[in-house]
Amino acid sequence: MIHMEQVCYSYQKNKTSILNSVTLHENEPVIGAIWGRNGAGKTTLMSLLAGHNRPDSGTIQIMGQNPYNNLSAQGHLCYIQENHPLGKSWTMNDLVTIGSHFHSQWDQELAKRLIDAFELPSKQKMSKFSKGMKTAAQIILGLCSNASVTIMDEPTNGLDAEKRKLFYEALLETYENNPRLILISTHHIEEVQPLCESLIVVHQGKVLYHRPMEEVRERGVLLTGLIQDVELASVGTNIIESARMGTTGKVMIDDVYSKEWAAKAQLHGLSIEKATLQDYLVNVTRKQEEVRA
Ligand SMILES: Nc1ncnc2c1ncn2[C@@H]1O[C@H](COP(=O)(O)OP(=O)(O)OP(=O)(O)O)[C@@H](O)[C@H]1O
Repeated sequence: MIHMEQVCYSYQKNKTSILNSVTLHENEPVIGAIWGRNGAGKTTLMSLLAGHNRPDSGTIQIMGQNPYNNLSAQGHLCYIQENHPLGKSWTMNDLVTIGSHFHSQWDQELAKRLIDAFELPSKQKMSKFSKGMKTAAQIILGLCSNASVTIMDEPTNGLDAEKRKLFYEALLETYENNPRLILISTHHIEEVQPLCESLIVVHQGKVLYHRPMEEVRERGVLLTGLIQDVELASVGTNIIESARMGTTGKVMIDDVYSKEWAAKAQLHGLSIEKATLQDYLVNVTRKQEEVRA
């Protein structure tokens, strides 16, 4: 479905590469999350996949075709940028007409239901929409396109909790009806992770991870207790965060949170918790920086 092979990209000629030899393959229909800290290169990666930019070197294929300047490849794609440039005078009615014109598998019934659910007026100009309403309009375009490869850059930006829930429900519904590749970049990884089968972590212009979500969501062991007990229990492990306060120590270990860890913590008189995925990923990327420094 998507193939990126050793792609390098810089916004200006002879300037430092923003993406450095990125290789990424996704052959199965999945919902995948793209996570990375600010400035990591997520948007750059997505815009290259969508054919909006041309790589300086390396190759990109979407459904077997180079997406750059290629109408045939664009027919398989729907790329929803953050702050998608929706026409100033467009209404939701126009968006639906344009969406159905560009996307051969357009889901008109879902579009109607989502316009109602997101409480969007059909005839009002979108330039008068609030931020959340514009985001909802973009979501409708992305989900109803039914494109074989749908890429959405921070699609929940500006949505309140209820509307985010609506989006997640609609995402699952449309994916179950028509499994395809849907990539979503997000800073709300805790919310999105239950829906995703795959996780791509972008860090400093590279794909640091591309793994099944189920493998990653189980990682991150937090131990707290007396410093010497914490140190004893964590000998030989990969510590990705540590903190001390008085005689108390706390570490996060890059390992699977398991029954074995629970038993070990009890043996050493320590308390144990599963780290949140967000904290785990922040620490994994920080640790990567320390290794490189
Ligand atoms: N149009 C541009 N011209 C020059 N540099 C750019 C441009 N767009 C992005 N960059 C730079 O490329 C790097 C990666 O930016 P990018 O927007 O891809 O990151 P991101 O992971 O999407 O970040 P965020 O989470 O903050 O949206 C940053 O250093 C940014 O300054």
